[in-house]
Amino acid sequence: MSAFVGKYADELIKNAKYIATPGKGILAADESTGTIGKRLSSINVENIESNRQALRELLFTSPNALTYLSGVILFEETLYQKTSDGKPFVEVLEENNVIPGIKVDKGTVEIAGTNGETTTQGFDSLGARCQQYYKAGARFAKWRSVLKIGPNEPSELSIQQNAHGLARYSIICQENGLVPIVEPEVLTDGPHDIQKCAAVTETVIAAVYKALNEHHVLLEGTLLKPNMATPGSDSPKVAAEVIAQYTVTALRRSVPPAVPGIVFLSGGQSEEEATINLDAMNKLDVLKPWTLSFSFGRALQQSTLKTWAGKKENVAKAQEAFLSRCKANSEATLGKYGGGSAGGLASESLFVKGYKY
Ligand SMILES: O=P(O)(O)OC[C@H]1O[C@](O)(COP(=O)(O)O)[C@@H](O)[C@@H]1O
Repeated sequence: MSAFVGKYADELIKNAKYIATPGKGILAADESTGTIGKRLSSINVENIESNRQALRELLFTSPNALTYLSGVILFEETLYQKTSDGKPFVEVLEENNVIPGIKVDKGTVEIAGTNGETTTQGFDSLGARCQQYYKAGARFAKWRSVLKIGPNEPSELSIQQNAHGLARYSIICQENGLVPIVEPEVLTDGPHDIQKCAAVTETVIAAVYKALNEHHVLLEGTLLKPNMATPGSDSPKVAAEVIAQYTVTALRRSVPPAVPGIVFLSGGQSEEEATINLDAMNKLDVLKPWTLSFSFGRALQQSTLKTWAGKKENVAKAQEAFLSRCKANSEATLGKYGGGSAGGLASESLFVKGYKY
């Protein structure tokens, strides 16, 4: 079994390596129209295209913030949008050495006969869509699989379905020049302890890499976007050092060193929590053959969103909040975050029980 080597191999390896540059990470601004609607309604802003454009413009034109980013994940609508001065967002990102990425999945559907487990859709004309996105400037993609912890979950069926879905998506991306971000998210909902979350995360990721191998995916041209190992949402919290220990152990046991970078999702953690946990992982004194960085959605945008509140006069202040989170997370990728960049807003938990994206 050898990995796929197509015409894009060198480019895939180069771009994946660049995105994993220590000190930089990814802004996940790829909320689908439904998900962004929930974010906007939390600040009483209507979910219409001009408001979605305004939020994305605020983020992408934030002074200095882009120096801490190597990639931004976009939703299809945003890939083709422009600033109010008429400059394509893709150009704004490229000028700042930030690689544009694109969400290519089409959300989840329930797997029949399971206790609410899901598989991810989006294979219809995926290759053709990847080609179009490449032409529009995208160089990486994202596909999110969701698994849950329950008395009998995740089931073997859901682990296998999601692993093979991620592998099939990955190879289609690579055939069309996009670095696939492989995202098997184990949800935090439940009363389980951190040991359980770490064990499930390790098993799920191991199955994902077995499937990537079977589908001939070139690992050097991929990135992994996992959850951190944490106690379930109905269990007492533990220290960042404990989260770091369990998470890095699970990853060391399951992620091959050929993968250049692991970029965490924030999964409802507060902005400050997510940064401190990432920092603790990078402070751990064990061999980590990949960069450990961020691909946060909520944990990069929450205080920015609240500060903005949909008002033009708040844009500059909101951009300061965004800069401060980008800088804090950049420091955390180097294990050099001292803490304290958080105002009250950044410490608010973003977890919503049974949250449907
Ligand atoms: O269901 P959607 O709209 O794809 O949104 C899922 C969101 O979850 C993420 O994968 C991770 O985001 P968080 O860091 O907020 O958990 C984002 O990239 C994405 O915007």
